[in-house]
Amino acid sequence: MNKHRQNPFINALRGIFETFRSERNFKIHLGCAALAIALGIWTRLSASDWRWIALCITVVFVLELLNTALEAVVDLLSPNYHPLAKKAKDAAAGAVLVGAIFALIVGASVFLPKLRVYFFE
Ligand SMILES: Nc1ncnc2c1ncn2[C@@H]1O[C@H](COP(=O)(O)OP(=O)(O)OP(=O)(O)O)[C@@H](O)[C@H]1O
Repeated sequence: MNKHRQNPFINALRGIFETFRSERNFKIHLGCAALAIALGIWTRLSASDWRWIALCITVVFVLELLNTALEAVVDLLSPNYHPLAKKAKDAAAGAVLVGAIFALIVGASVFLPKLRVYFFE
């Protein structure tokens, strides 16, 4: 296939779609993002809170895509067990976990006060 004829934008969209199709965690994170957006609309978030939620969603998706890319490269280069392959995959999974914890903390600090007012006051 002629590399120069490929549209980089289409390739990028294919990468996102393929990751969604093959990675269970990506689907879970997409579900969480949809829930956060629905909650944000329902609780009428301020513009500044929306920026925090958008940052969290973006960070988690970007890390998940990079993790998937790294996993594919490691599988290509090291189909058999290798301690360096383990180190690379574990570190990439750790990056996703750090991003997800960040998103959880920010999400809780944005939504919990609003939900408390709605349900208990
Ligand atoms: N080639 C390898 N050599 C050594 N350890 C590996 C190798 N491949 C995977 N592992 C270990 O198995 C774990 C799971 O790897 P796997 O490729 O199944 O990713 P995963 O957990 O399915 O990630 P995800 O759910 O994001 O797809 C890695 O974190 C790593 O500890």
